[in-house]
Amino acid sequence: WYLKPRRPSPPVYPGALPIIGHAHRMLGNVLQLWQMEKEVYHFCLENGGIIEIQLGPRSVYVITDLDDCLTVANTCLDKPYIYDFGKQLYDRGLVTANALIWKPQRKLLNPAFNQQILNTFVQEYSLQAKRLTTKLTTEAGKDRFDVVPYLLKNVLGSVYKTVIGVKPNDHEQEMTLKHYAHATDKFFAMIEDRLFSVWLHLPFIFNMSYLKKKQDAVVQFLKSTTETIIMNRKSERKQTTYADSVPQATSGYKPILDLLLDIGEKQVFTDEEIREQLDTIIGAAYDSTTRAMTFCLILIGTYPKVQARIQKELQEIFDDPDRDLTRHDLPKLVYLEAVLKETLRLYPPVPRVGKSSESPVRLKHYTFPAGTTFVLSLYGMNRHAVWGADANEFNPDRWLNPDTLPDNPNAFATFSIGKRNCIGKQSAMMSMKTTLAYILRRYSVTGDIRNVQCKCDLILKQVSGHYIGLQSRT
Ligand code: HEM
Repeated sequence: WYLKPRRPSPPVYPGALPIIGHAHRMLGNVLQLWQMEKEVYHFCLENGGIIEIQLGPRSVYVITDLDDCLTVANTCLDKPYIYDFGKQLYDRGLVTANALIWKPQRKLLNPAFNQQILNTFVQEYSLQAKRLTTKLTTEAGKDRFDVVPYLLKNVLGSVYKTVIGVKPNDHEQEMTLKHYAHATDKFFAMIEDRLFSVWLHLPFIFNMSYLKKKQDAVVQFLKSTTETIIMNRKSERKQTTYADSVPQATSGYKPILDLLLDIGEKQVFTDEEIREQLDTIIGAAYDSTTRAMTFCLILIGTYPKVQARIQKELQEIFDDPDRDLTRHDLPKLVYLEAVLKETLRLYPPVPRVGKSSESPVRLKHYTFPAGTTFVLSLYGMNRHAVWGADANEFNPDRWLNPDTLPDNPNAFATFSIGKRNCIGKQSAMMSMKTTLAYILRRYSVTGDIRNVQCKCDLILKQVSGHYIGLQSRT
């Protein structure tokens, strides 16, 4: 046994203890946890691009090597057990579904996110962004403030309109959705609690816990809210023609709920599946987009020259300061897009994704058996050596010239890579560009990224707000 050749295995991250492995490193406050996670990713980058972490009896392989990440992303379409923590609400939704269920569902959902449909959403993104800039007047000229609640409301407004199709001035539904947003936050916080309490990973302990009781109540509320929305929408569709029932239809867009109900009428989706997909899309969209825009505003506030260039670009595109942004303006916002992408590269809202292998996986230097758990470090890929010596620096200019970008298209991994990447990537970019353009046309931003402390539960976020100040430009 001793002399038998062993299959080569990746280096183990230092600090593993007998029996518990690296589990003791998961103790500490949220700041320490993200710090330690970053250290793991940098260690991986410096030690061949794949390392082993031991969580009690389980081995998890962290990868930053771009080719190995792509192999895993395309061959391991299942998710590890940690994703099951969200299944009580999302179940067959795209993020948590197992590979067999995911494949046909993704095929059906792809058309709902095609460019033509997204183009019809821009008017709504514009409307929401305009409202946001008006609300921000109360903060202009004052000290630094917390922009997150403002952006959150803006993102939720856009998501609810484009995904569910909330009617204008439907205050009752708006209130319900406000409660829905709070409940989603609570649900995420509970998943986070379970994630960092290793003993609660065991279903039989979790099922007896107080956390499970609390989670049941929140999930019940979330499910019933979305079910009622779907039921009401279905009966509206029966009673009226589409154009009569959805006032926004005049602006030319059909909310994703209606697209799913169209598919459902062909008996492909059950109401429960539609509910799971809607809850998933809303959950996946709102915090990631909010936090990305917050990081972007802080960075713009930190670099006055970058801000001046954005404002020059905006002035050239919008000669009339009151003109509304249309979809034709979005491709012209070249520098703003470079700044946004550079923000997303350095501060990816989802810094890692988990993958689980259904069959043996052969990577460049190692082969793994079926059932292996991998973590693709999107944070690490975004700072890989292929980005050059300034990989850790904020340099939006790199996006303006293809020669200064890595040849490997998977080096920018913020929206994940491979077949199971983010379905909402385009809509996220379009809505964020629209919102940032409105804010920066009206305000100058001050901020300092060096003051920002980060934590990471499911999403990478600022620990607290009060990181930016706004001054009116008029
Ligand atoms: C800055 C904003 C966003 C970022 C950084 C982001 C990032 C990601 C990442 C990394 C994944 C893979 C997750 C995993 O495998 O665990 C993902 C999946 C997903 N995202 Fe996004 N996302 C963003 C915005 C959105 C928006 C706006 C929507 C919807 C409108 C959306 C819907 C989804 C869905 C449904 C999935 C699951 C895809 C699948 O497994 O087929 N995301 N996103």
